[in-house]
Amino acid sequence: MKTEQKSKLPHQPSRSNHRQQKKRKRVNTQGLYKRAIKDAFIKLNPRIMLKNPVMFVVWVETIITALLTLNPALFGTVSGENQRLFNGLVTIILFLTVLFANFAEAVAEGRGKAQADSLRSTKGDTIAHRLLNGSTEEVSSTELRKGDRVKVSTGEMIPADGEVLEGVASVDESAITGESAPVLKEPGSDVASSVTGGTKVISDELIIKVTADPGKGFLERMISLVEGAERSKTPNEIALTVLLAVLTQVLLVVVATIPPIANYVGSPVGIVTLVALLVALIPTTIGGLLSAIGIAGMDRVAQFNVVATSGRAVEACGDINTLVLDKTGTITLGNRLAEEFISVNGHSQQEVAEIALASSLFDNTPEGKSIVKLAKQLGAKTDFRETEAEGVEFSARTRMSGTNLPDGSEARKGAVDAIKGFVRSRGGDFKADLDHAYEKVSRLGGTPLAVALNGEVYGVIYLKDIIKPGMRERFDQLRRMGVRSVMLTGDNRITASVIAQEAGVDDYIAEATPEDKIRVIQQEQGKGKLVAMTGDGTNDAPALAQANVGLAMNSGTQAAKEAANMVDLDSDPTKLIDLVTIGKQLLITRGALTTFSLANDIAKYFAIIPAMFASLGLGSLNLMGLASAQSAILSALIYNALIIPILIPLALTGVKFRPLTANQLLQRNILIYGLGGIIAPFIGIKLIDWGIVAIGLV
Ligand SMILES: Nc1ncnc2c1ncn2[C@@H]1O[C@H](COP(=O)(O)OP(=O)(O)OP(=O)(O)O)[C@@H](O)[C@H]1O
Ligand SMILES: [K+]
Ligand SMILES: [Mg+2]
Repeated sequence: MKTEQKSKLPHQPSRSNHRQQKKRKRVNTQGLYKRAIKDAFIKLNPRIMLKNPVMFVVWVETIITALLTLNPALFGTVSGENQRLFNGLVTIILFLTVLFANFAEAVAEGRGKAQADSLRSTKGDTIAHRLLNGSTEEVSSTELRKGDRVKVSTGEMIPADGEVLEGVASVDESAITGESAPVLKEPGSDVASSVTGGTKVISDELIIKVTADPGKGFLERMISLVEGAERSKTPNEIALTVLLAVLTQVLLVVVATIPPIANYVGSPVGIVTLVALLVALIPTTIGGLLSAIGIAGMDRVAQFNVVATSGRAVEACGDINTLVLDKTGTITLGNRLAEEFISVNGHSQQEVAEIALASSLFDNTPEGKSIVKLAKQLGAKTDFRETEAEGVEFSARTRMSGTNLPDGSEARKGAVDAIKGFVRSRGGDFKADLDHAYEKVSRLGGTPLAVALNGEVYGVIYLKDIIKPGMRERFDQLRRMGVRSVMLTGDNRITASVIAQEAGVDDYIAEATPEDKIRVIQQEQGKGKLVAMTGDGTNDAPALAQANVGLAMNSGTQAAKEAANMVDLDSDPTKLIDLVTIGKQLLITRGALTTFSLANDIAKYFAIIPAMFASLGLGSLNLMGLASAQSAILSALIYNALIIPILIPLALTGVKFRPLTANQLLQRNILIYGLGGIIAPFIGIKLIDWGIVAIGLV
């Protein structure tokens, strides 16, 4: 739960992140399209096509019309003069429809593949210096196993994921995070000690314990993720695919009932016309774009420098009802620095500074270091030998830290009620001025730490923290999307309420222990809510696993990263807010294009049916006034094919997103994509019909 890295990593405003990402993600678009065209052909393999039932039907029909082009009388149909040309044109258009759909998916996958290639190029085999009781041996990084110890010196690549055992060094993690500023790594602290294979030591030397077997490291996992190897359909996507397949079957039956009726009324229809009708009616637009929409959603997350372990995780972001955030480092800047020592109980400020210093000598947290700094500035010194003293580490459970001095005294600092408990247990007591100081600091939104030596309280340290700019707007935005925010903090009630009020979260829980985090998540889930949370510590891991969306910080511990289903490479916990937006946008894009696709098909029906029965003198049904039966069918099919590539950009970037509730969004979508979907084909098909007549195609 401690957020040590924050004082070490330069604070990265998200604007510069975006610039960074742009630079890193700029892929050769020409190469990307070339590759996508090639992949579109590879995807014609029937076994791959089967995964997409709607397009599979189109593919089968393409083969049927191709056969009918070669031999128009294959199924005994009577053929007109132009039958072969017409059949050939239909075949080409259907083939292009399939190809466009494959292309959409291939383009969506392309960025991930390019990114995977560049990640792979950073990997390669490296020579590792493995330590074996005193001596070192050179081995290939692929021979390393969990538990091995290796030495990595300046300029060398870290050969595997691991924990720092010894040494302090700066590491260039840009291969993974895209961030060029080096990161300080050192042993001990929960988060600064984890290193990733493929990153580079740029100064000094580290001794590392390997924590991942070869091929199982973070970089390899990332490669297979961005490449889509582990991409499986999400539950929503499966549901929609099934729905589209059922709809296709129903329409197949409907179209199959046409020939007997047509024969009965004395206006027989050819097979190619029926095929055309079926293709026009089945939801080819959404069928062709569905998987691209999902892949693009994951890619948008990747562009935010977040690695998602599955499309399911990205989608889950869009369904989140409750967002659980911690205070320090997420809502506030997190570099809580000692601002002031307030003396109580008749002590002097100098005395408070001295006990504060003594209690912080072994405290490696940013808070601890800043206390040492302020105390020394005030001229505080210790009068014992540090080597003979013993540190008592901070833990989120005890909410205290300190030092056992050589003479047997105990210097402690920590949350005020924790210190009160400590003082009482040592037979001491405290006066009202402790509570005054505590309240004064808390009302400023600061964290008060009481300082005590044995049974006596000396004063209060004011740790100042600042709410990140723009938090209120972000929580407002979330509220408009129907997402409730809950702040969980180990800090006291007053501080928590002040920060909660100022930041504009909906609810807060103060004095929370690590167990409380997981309990809050379970409670929310018990009410049927989907919960997201961020965290970085090992003690966050259970809660990250329990949450529907767990976002771990890349700077966090291995345990946290493994438990979470997303890892933020920039270690910016507020990104969860952006992820909710991306997830919602993904769901909305899918909904909008489904609406558009179905609405389109209704319009196409009006183009083809009148044309089919033109010989019956149903001219009045020919609402669009299309030139001929054949041109009507070709126009509808050309429109049907072209709409797929036209909508690829929208499928990839997502529909424009506004923070509205689900209901408002639904209304808006039905209006734009439903109504637009009915009107667009009338215009499009009419224009194409004109064109066909103009060039005298049929
Ligand atoms: N280095 C430290 N030494 C002693 N006490 C500390 C130290 N750091 C924090 N504390 C006290 O322990 C409490 C709990 O810390 P913890 O990290 O669990 O929560 P937090 O950082 O205050 O809040 P959040 O959970 O929002 O990050 C703090 O509110 C503070 O009172
Ligand atoms: K269609
Ligand atoms: Mg904390």
